[in-house]
Formats: sequence, structure tokens, C-alpha cells
Amino acid sequence: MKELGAAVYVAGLRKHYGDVKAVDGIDLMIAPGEVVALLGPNGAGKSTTVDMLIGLSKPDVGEIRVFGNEPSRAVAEGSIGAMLQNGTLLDDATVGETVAMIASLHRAPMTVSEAMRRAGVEEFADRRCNKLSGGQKQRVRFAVALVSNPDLLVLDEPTAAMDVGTRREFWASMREFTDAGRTVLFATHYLDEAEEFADRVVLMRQGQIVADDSVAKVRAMASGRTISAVLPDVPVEQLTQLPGVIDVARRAERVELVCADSDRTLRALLNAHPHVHDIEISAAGLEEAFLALTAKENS
Ligand SMILES: Nc1ncnc2c1ncn2[C@@H]1O[C@H](COP(=O)(O)OP(=O)(O)OP(=O)(O)O)[C@@H](O)[C@H]1O
Repeated sequence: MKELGAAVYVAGLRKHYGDVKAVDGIDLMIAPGEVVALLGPNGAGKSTTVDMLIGLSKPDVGEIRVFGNEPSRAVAEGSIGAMLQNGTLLDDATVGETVAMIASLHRAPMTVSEAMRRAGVEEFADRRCNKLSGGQKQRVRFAVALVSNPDLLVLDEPTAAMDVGTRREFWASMREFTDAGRTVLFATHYLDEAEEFADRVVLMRQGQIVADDSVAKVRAMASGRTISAVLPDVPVEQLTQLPGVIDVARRAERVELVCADSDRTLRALLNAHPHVHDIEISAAGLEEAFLALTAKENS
């Protein structure tokens, strides 16, 4: 079966908290070796999804497989490494002791020194975790996630507390990890970060996946416009060929064209189909979400 070969297979996943539809029916398949950004504004459902993927909470409904296994099994086998936003670190243990302790729980760990080197924590290996800055703690969490030598890394806003330099080092280290063919899923607010690092963007809003595509395509959708018009007799495939068009949907007599360049598309549309009428142009539906998403980082 297809899902057996997938790094991540999610079908019909749902998690509600009372009236809050934190995750509301998502399907997702990630192939081994893919680097996927889970993008969305505050409260979109990213953390809830990540928690279920790594077995920290159970879905109300739906199926999750990680390399063909239940999440808890994949975690126990060391095939998932996770880095959570506020993952607890033992205050009184040093960084080196913390990483070594986690390594001892796994069957085929990376060496402690290798994990510490990759995460850039060697220079404060002897410091206690409660004496670290927010960004340093994040790097220790990264070392902890790496040391099990996982095939899949799941990261929830990994760079949230990092300054620009640390962030750059972090992504360089991640690249070392993905160049070896490992799979990564990371949640972020930042389209820029997704663009630089991910192969693919899964955009969530209000518990649902509203886009799942290459970064370039999602960016175009976010900044583009939608042309809606009455055009009953032209096949969708033909409209997709018009210049500046990213996507086309038909609802009865009306077609909706998501455009990267609506001026160009409109000229071509009128030229090719002069009988088109009742034309409306609007900002693409994702724009609102992206206002939050693309909010510039402070740094
Ligand atoms: N344990 C919980 N009890 C009640 N509501 C919850 C719980 N966990 C999450 N929620 C709600 O579910 C929704 C989705 O939250 P989630 O943390 O998954 O979003 P997110 O996309 O990770 O947001 P952020 O970017 O702010 O971390 C939010 O409305 C949140 O308040």
C-alpha cells in the first residue's frame, strides 16, 4: 500500500477541544527525503498536528502512520526526533549530561559529541540547562532531537527564540541532516523561512490545509488575485494554459482563476474568449492568512 512507503501518512485527522476545531480533517502524505514546512498563523492547528504526529496526543478521528507505524512505536524505535517549542529540559543536568541521557534511551544513537557538534552546543556542554538563554535552550533541544539519529525530524517553530546568527547556523546544520536524505517537517510562521529551506509548503488555517504546494506556487497564490467570471463552455484545462494563471476551478457556469499576474491573465482571457462576462477580480483568499504569515521578523 502507498502509505507504507511514506515517511508520514495522515488521513482524516481531527482533534477538537470543545468548540475549538484545532485540527479539522486533514490529509497529508510526506515522502522520505522531503523537507516540508507547515505554515500557518497563530492558532491554525500546527502544534496540535505536530503533537499527534509524535504521539503526544491522540486524534479524535483519523489515521497517522510514520514509516508505516503508529507514532508511539516510531518514537520508541527512534525513527522520529522531535523538537518542541517548550520541550522540558532538566534544570540541574548539564547540556552534555542531557544529550547523553537521551542517547542512552535509544538503540542506535548518533554519538553524543556528533549531536552536540551539529547542534552547536559544544561550547556550553558543561553548563546547566537552567543557566542557558532561550536560543541556547533551543539548540539543546535540537541536539536532543538529533541524537536518536532519526529518519524523520519534526520541529515546532524551531527558530522562535534564536537570533539571526544562530538561526543561520541552525539551518546550515539542518541542511547537513537533509542532505543525508532524511525527512523533515517543521512548523513556522515565516514564509521566508519556508522559502529558504523547504521543498514544499503545507499551509494551515483554522484547522484545515488550505494549500499544499511548492513554495513558489504558494507564494504566488498569496500575493496574487482571483478572477471570477461567467464562462460556461470552456474547459478548465484550456483556461489553465492562459498566461499568469496558477490554478482554475469551475463552479457551475462560473470559473475562478487564481492568478500570479491578473492583468496579463485578464487581457488574454478577453482576447481568447470575448463572450466572457460578469467579471470580478478579488484578492486571493489566502491573503488574509498571509498578512499574519508574512509579518516580518523583528530581527
Ligand atoms: N489543550 C488544548 N485545550 C484547548 N484548546 C486548545 C488546546 N491546544 C490547542 N488548543 C486550541 O486549538 C487551536 C489550535 O492551536 P495550535 O496550538 O495547534 O495552533 P498553532 O498553529 O500551533 O498556533 P501557534 O502558531 O500560535 O503555535 C487554538 O485555537 C488553540 O487555542
